[in-house]
Amino acid sequence: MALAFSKMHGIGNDFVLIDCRERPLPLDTAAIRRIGHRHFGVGFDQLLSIESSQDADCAFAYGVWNSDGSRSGQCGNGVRCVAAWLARDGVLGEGLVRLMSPSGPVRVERLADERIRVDMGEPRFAPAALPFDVPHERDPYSIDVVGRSLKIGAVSMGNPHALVEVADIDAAEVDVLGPQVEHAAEFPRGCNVGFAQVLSRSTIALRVWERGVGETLACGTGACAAVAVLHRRGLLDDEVEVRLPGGALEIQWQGPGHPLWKTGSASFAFEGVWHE
Ligand SMILES: N[C@H](CCC[C@H](N)C(=O)O)C(=O)O
Repeated sequence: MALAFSKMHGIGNDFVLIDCRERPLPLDTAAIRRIGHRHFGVGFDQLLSIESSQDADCAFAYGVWNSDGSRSGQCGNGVRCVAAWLARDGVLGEGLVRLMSPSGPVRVERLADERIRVDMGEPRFAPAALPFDVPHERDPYSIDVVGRSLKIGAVSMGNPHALVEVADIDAAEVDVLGPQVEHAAEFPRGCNVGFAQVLSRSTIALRVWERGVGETLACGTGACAAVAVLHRRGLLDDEVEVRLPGGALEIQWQGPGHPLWKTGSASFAFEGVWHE
């Protein structure tokens, strides 16, 4: 089989995109893992399928797989790359365009400066939305990891996120705490784990241990999740710059009852053909 793909990234969070508008993704979990391998394959954080939409209100749909082959309900950096890919193909349309993600519709818009603006929907704090097995919603939660009681925030952006506030982003124990929280019993489907340092009311630094991948250079839904948790704690204004190792994203959120908007770049790296 020869499978054409596009290699893209959103501030260093990298993706393989496959055009599945005419036929379903011809890959099983093992094949996805082979393509995602950094040495034996192409390598990616996520694989994204571009699909025709079954929903009359959505122009297209997309699917999301992590490099370990697991599926996700959302990919914030990835949807910007899907939008840029469709725009390059001349089929995105002008203004706000609805795309169907695995966790429901989002709206995208290509700006004059080529960045992509996305309506990521409303953050959902109810534990069942993640899912997060705790008796009731609260903030912060305390979970036991490596014999310690860790305070976290929890929110869904269509995929599950835990958020740990830190005083020094460079000293955050991402590699130790990330996998422990990702695989904690309270998260039956795992979760992404963000580590955030509040720098001002309009700036945070963030690192993310991604479910099914490990630490990535950026995580779009992670940036949304961090702002949602910290804004609800009263620590942030409505417009925030999120500084990740791979670059910065702009997040706008007016609080509960409002959609959360994310703006950032989408970059093409190369086109290729996978043979197996
Ligand atoms: N690892 C995530 C999916 C990708 C999220 C990230 N790459 C983004 O930009 O939102 C999960 O399993 O929920």
